[in-house]
Amino acid sequence: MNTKIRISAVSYTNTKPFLYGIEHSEIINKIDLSLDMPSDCAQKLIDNQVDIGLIPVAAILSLPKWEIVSDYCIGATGAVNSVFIFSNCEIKDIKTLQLDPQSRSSNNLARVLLKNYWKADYQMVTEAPDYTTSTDPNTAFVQIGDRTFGKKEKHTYVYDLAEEWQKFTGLPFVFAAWVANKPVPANFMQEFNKALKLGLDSRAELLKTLPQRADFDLEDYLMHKLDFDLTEDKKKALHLFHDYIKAL
Ligand SMILES: C=C(O[C@@H]1C=C(C(=O)O)C=C[C@H]1O)C(=O)O
Repeated sequence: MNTKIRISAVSYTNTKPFLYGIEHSEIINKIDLSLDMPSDCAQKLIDNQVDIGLIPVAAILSLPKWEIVSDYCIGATGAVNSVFIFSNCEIKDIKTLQLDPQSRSSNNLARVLLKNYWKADYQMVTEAPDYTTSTDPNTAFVQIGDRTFGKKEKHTYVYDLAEEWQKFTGLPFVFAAWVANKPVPANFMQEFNKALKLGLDSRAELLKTLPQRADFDLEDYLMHKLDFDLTEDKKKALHLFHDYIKAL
């Protein structure tokens, strides 16, 4: 009988500290781990294909039952450097926003900020054939994760969404949290969280194993831009974000 806890985690660099901790702990033998793009982490938890997911917090609103089971998350206090709107014009002048199909949180964050902070009047496109290339002068697109590395210098108008959220609300932001769709034994969660902490504490070791890139500062990203503690302020931000999404 397979009694392993099924877990879906994000397949991006931002999750590598957590994976390092899991792979260097006994817990690896007690779980079935899959790595997925964030939208699939969410869908697997919604469809009950997994018990725990590192899911975009926006997708929590699609779960009938949920519980945040970890004190760690994927968040940022100020700029995160991997969640952007890249635009062909000033953000308040956009007419079209193309969404990132791999995202749930950042697509919604872009919509929340465009409505409440930038007060822009625009159309949203979810299935643009190639959402990252448009020569239209009033089109912008959302992009998240490793695919944004090195792109900041390639676009004229660049908005870091965690930084813009902080300007708007004064709060940090949480993009993804470890969420369960059913009760999970407390001793398992304790052990899992210990593994996550080990990974965060081992980031210097992890960095030695990652290929360096000339166009992106991985060390700054993993040590400073990403902020993995699910603090009270981040929980406050999460609830506020949910309220804004419901009002869209
Ligand atoms: C900081 C990031 O956070 C993420 C953004 C997510 C989203 O927009 O739905 C989900 C998970 C995280 O990977 C990133 O991917 O760059």
